[in-house]
Amino acid sequence: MAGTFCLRGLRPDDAGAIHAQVNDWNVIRMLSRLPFPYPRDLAERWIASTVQQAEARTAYHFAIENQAGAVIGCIGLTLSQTDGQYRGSLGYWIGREYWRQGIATLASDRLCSWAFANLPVDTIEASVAQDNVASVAVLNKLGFRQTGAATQVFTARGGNVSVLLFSASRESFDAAHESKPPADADASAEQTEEPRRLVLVVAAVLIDTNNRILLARRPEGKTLAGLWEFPGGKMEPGEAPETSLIRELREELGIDASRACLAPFTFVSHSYEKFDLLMPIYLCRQWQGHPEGREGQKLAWVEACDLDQYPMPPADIPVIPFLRDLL
Ligand SMILES: Nc1nc2c([nH]c(=O)n2[C@@H]2O[C@H](COP(=O)(O)OP(=O)(O)OP(=O)(O)O)[C@@H](O)[C@H]2O)c(=O)[nH]1
Repeated sequence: MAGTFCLRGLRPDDAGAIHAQVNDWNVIRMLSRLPFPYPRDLAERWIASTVQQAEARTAYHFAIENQAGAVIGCIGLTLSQTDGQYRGSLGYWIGREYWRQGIATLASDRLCSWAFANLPVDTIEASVAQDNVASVAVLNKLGFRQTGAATQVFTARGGNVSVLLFSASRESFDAAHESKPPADADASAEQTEEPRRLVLVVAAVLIDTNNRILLARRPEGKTLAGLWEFPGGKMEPGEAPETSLIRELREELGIDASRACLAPFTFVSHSYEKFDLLMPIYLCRQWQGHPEGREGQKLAWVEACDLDQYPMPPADIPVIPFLRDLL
């Protein structure tokens, strides 16, 4: 069992624990850039560099700490941007004593969820030595898919090693989480084909006196976390769309809108992997109160011409030109 652990920033006094665990042939042979033997001062310099990278927002490295306060591994994500596409590159190691407890899966899951929700990242990649069967299994479980193969210099092994290249999009990561069977699922239950669901969601384009639109960023833990959407939510059975929207705006943003201020604008219809979304969208220029993210979501007031700088759920993209025309 993996037990409880946390991810935290690296500290200079972690150098001893890191050195002791990485300076192990079985760990280091799976890491491409590290020499063997691994000198202690390299751990110190690496820790210092992780602090600088986090300040520059180019990479985020964490110590994996167990319940007893011991560092049992490290995990990190390095960011890059090409052609407007943001990518993260995932890397980790776990001390040999802590292998086969599911820690790499849990830590990678935690880091990827956080990254998709909070960093400008649309895709996370990883390259794994072909003989690193455990890491291949970790990535497959988390919704990564193999995209190719290459060779890479592994310093400790003294030359080129065949590696497998993996990549996860926000959608494949979400889908892997949604398809997990419940813990008490009856394995012997007859397999039945699930019918497609129609999900009714109602949303508002809130427009302020400067003609800016309010977007809310889907928080970590939700599907499509990190994407910017119009405030709103699922309609409950028997609820009128306007009633749902008034309720959602109060719950999510702490504002009061009246029925008379909700003007039907358009709707979106989109087929997601697991369901069909039908979403009426209302315009609203008047409400009581000051919108704040009551569910931990970040908010942004955005000019219509800047909407494409905020990654949105695919269902929302066709609405952008209508808003540009309107505002
Ligand atoms: N509120 C809102 N939801 C949207 C927008 N675009 C879009 O695809 N959706 C989808 O509509 C659903 C909204 O459900 P919700 O807001 O009640 O979200 P939720 O907490 O139930 O999310 P979850 O069921 O994915 O965890 C989500 O699947 C979301 O991805 C949008 O602009 N606003």
